[in-house]
Amino acid sequence: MSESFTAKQVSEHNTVDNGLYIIIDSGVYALKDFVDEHPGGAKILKRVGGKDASKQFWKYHNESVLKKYGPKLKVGDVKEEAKL
Ligand code: HEM
Repeated sequence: MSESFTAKQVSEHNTVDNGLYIIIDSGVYALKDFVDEHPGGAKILKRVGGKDASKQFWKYHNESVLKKYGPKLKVGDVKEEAKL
């Protein structure tokens, strides 16, 4: 599934109840069902809900994490003109 989102639309999914979307690079990931299994903890993910977390993501993970979990968690991309 690949939908197009504006950054504003992503920002509206900022809690577990509404999907907990985060942006990594230009991809949009829905972490609602992943928060409780995140090895780095749920709290840190909830803190970046609705936001661009690329900087934080690349600080703690490498490409292999995105390769493994991306297909399961990715729901779309941020529209070009909406990039922050
Ligand atoms: C698609 C989103 C994410 C996925 C699939 C994911 C997955 C993982 C995985 C598999 C690990 C275990 C360590 C490893 O295998 O490298 C981990 C650890 C961690 N993650 Fe994430 N993560 C995501 C987003 C984030 C974000 C946005 C943050 C910060 C805001 C974060 C912070 C951390 C931290 C602090 C650790 C622990 C690192 C350590 O113990 O050295 N993660 N994550």
